[in-house]
Amino acid sequence: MSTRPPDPQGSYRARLAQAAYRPGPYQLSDGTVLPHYFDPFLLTSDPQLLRLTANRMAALLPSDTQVLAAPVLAAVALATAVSTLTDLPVSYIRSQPKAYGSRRQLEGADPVGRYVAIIDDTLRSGRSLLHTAQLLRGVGAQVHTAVCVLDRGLDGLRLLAAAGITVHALIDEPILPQQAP
Ligand SMILES: O=P(O)(O)OC[C@H]1O[C@H](OP(=O)(O)OP(=O)(O)O)[C@H](O)[C@@H]1O
Ligand SMILES: O=C(O)c1cc(=O)[nH]c(=O)[nH]1
Repeated sequence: MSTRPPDPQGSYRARLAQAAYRPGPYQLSDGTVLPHYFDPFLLTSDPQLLRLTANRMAALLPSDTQVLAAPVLAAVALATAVSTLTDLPVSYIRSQPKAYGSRRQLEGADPVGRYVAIIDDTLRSGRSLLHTAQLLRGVGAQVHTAVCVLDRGLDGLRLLAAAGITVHALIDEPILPQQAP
């Protein structure tokens, strides 16, 4: 089950709707076209909204978290902002190993043998988070938690739960630009 901090006035939700919703069409990697969408880069490029978001994400982390993990791209800024509040180090996860230089897929903090919480912006099918969790588990990390900004209310929570991962989301559907005050 998803949990989130109290927000009686829905102020965070309204702020996010105002700042980070865009009219579509927006095509997803599976070909789905959204009529409107949440643009996480409008969140992470807004310092106040980023700080507000990072505070709320930090509050949802289990106390045994030792490392944050950030799949590219939008989650990198989110996780780094949470890191500055919690002093937790961050592992950055490329979509592919770098073809030169470090030749690494995982950069930054070493997740091996540590309790890792994945940070991400949007949960839809859950496939991206599951892929990230499998990569981390494959190198020996303990992954039981993810925290995202928006849960689209599709199958993501169920897919991750079946893999032993609890996803906490700051907000879920429905949320539309016209809901902003
Ligand atoms: O639950 P899912 O169906 O997997 O969808 C959600 C994922 O899709 C987006 O990633 P995208 O590849 O667009 O990444 P980016 O814009 O952050 O690079 C988003 O950042 C989530 O990671
Ligand atoms: O559902 C969305 O709004 C959404 C999904 C996604 O994969 N990426 C994005 O920027 N928005």
